[in-house]
Amino acid sequence: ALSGHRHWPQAWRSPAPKASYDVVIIGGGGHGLATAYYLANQHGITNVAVLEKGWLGGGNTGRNTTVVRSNYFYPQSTLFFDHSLKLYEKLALELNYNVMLSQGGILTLGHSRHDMEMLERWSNSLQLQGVDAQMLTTEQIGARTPLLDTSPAARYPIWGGFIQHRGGVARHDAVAWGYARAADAKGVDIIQNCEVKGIRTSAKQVQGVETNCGYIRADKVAIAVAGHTSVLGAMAGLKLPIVSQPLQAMVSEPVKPCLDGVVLSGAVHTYVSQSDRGEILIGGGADRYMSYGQRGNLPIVEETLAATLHLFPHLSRLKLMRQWAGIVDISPDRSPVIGKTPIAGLYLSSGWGTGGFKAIPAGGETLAYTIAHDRCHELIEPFGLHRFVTGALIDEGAAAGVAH
Ligand SMILES: Cc1cc2nc3c(=O)[nH]c(=O)nc-3n(C[C@H](O)[C@H](O)[C@H](O)COP(=O)(O)OP(=O)(O)OC[C@H]3O[C@@H](n4cnc5c(N)ncnc54)[C@H](O)[C@@H]3O)c2cc1C
Ligand SMILES: CSCC(=O)[O-]
Repeated sequence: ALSGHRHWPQAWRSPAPKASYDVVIIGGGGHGLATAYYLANQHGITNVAVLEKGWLGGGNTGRNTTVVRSNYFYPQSTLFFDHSLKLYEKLALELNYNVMLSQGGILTLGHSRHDMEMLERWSNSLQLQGVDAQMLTTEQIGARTPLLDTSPAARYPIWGGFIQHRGGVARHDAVAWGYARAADAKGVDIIQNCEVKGIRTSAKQVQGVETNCGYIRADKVAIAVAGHTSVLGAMAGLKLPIVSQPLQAMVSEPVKPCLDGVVLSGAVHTYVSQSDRGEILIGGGADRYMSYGQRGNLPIVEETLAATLHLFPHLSRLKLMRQWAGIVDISPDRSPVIGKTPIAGLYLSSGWGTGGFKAIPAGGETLAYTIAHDRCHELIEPFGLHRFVTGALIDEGAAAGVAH
């Protein structure tokens, strides 16, 4: 320290992969890392490897707009996502890592009588499930978020909205790094730059994975690769009901604090918050074509910014600083696809689409339970692959916040 050279303790080891593990998790994003952490912490299973082809959090977990909430519509979803939000509320303590949870509320706007009827129905459904939700008038919204144009002359007049006060944002990198450091401390091997190239099975039982670091044997393997779910599923001979599309986000130049919480308009198609660094963080709908490119296209940027300025005309003079995209794994009913697969010992965490960051704690905890017991955790039982056979879909497209 005297020489000015500070030695930062390595947050996690970078071991070479062993020849075999009890569990191999493919994907070093939030879901893979959380699953590894809960396997070690709640089930004492530590002979685990997380294999990440790039760097930790380099996928959607490090690219998202950080919204955490549980205001879904169906009880199965609300139960799961509210459990996740409750885990988020204790996460910094659990991981001894500041995940910078900021529950400034998530406000969903209504722009017509029909919008308001649907929002009232949605808000009532949440209250019946014991989840906080409150209808707000235009005046209350104007008082709470003065940056919004609440005048009746607005292009999309705000008729009111509903807020989940416990909703908000968390620091995405910190969630990945917090779980990585805690899992590593429990003995989990986190191996970056290790790409899985094949999944070996025999008689419908998983045997191990081929990687660019060699073959690794394991009787239990979990796929947690978001936008690459179909690619990994195909390696095991599975055709999964997942479509991969780019989802973009963008930030403005930083400005003084002017927006608390998250404002979302499904009708106008944007959701806006302000990062801790002062940038206005904006998200919108997914690009309308399948792609593995983490870029996205200009039309969505134009549409999303136009929608944002209808709601926040004062932002029109800001400069856009950065735009990026991730590859989201979208399921037919916009609900997760998580749990066991038709191959013994092969598990799946996918279908998180545009909204899996808020699900990381509960997704990891429930998948870890499912792997440890080889029995589906009750919270994720409704979200198994079987629903595409039975037809018992859980359509949360409307609660996804933005079209995709
Ligand atoms: C722009 C954008 C905004 C979003 N906003 C929100 C939001 O506000 N709130 C919310 O709840 N959700 C949001 N999401 C969704 C959320 O980010 C994701 O659902 C979530 O992060 C998925 O986590 P994951 O661990 O499954 O995937 P990822 O974080 O993508 O991790 C998967 C990892 O698997 C690795 N991988 C892939 N193939 C291989 C292979 N063959 N071998 C080894 N590793 C491999 C990848 O490199 C990647 O690191 C957003 C997503 C995007 C893109
Ligand atoms: C509105 S997109 C991110 C989310 O699901 O909260």
